[in-house]
Amino acid sequence: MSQPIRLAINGASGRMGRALLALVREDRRFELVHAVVSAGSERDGTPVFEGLSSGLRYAHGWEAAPAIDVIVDFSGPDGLAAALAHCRAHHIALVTGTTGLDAAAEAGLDGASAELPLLRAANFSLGVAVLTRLLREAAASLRDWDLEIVEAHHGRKEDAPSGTALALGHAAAQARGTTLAEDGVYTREGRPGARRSGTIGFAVVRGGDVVGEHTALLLGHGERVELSHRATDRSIFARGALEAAAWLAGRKPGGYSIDNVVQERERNPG
Ligand SMILES: NC(=O)C1=CN([C@@H]2O[C@H](COP(=O)(O)OP(=O)(O)OC[C@H]3O[C@@H](n4cnc5c(N)ncnc54)[C@H](OP(=O)(O)O)[C@@H]3O)[C@@H](O)[C@H]2O)C=CC1
Ligand SMILES: O=C(O)C1=N[C@H](C(=O)O)C[C@H](O)C1
Repeated sequence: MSQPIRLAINGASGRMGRALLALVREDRRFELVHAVVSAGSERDGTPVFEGLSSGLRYAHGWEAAPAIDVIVDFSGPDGLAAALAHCRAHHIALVTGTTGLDAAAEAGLDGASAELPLLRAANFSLGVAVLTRLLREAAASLRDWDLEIVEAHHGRKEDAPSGTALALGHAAAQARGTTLAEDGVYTREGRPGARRSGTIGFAVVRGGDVVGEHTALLLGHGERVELSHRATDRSIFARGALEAAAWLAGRKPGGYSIDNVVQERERNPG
């Protein structure tokens, strides 16, 4: 058997970090060599896997990191920036699912993809990959229908609209020959007036322990189409991110997406 992929997890103590650790522990494709938390995290320096002899402990940065093949990041804008700097310095492949980035951080990722293999996805679930394709087709076919995207997440989520909602909006806008910069509508309050035709509206729900729900509403006259996805278990994102990491390891530099992984799986099922 070939050597396992040397994996690091950034944001290892978070909701996604914990879901990743639960899978990696059993996954022989990977050897977990580094698990990063923020400076000041209560996990810093504590064992990653209680009761296992590996001895790996959470670390609060990259200074003492060993050799790594792929970093999987679900942290936040600051955590991602630090991981990206380490990837650039050591030519390490990066898989990131962090959302809510500003334009400068987006540009930094685009620039880095010229130097290293970098795979980004706002949503690592297979269902959302297929939903995006369906929405492209529906948005183009029902070009004159009003389009609204509604998302719901747990109350701890920090960014809005979700990365997935924005990615769905971008896909639909592109299918209609426009952009969200031109036609996205993110707030309605007071008397915003009648809906401008051709816009793409976003609505956000936050609360409880909702894992992630997205619905694209295509609203016609006397009829409507609703395309929905509901995630009920965070492990689907973690599994998708690990598939992406296994796919990305050893690839040439470039910007990749979850579609590359899904399409290859469709070409070579099993
Ligand atoms: N693409 C996808 O499929 C998905 C994307 N996401 C996205 O992933 C991100 C994380 O989500 P989630 O796990 O729910 O969030 P959490 O807040 O639960 O986890 C983030 C973790 O990152 C750690 N962290 C904070 N700053 C740093 C830093 N500078 N370096 C390293 N680690 C840091 C924090 O832990 P501590 O304070 O202990 O260090 C925290 O626990 C969000 O942007 C979310 O939108 C989430 C689910 C799916
Ligand atoms: O923060 C989350 O939880 C999630 N974030 C991603 C997003 O912003 O789209 C993906 C998923 O919906 C869960």
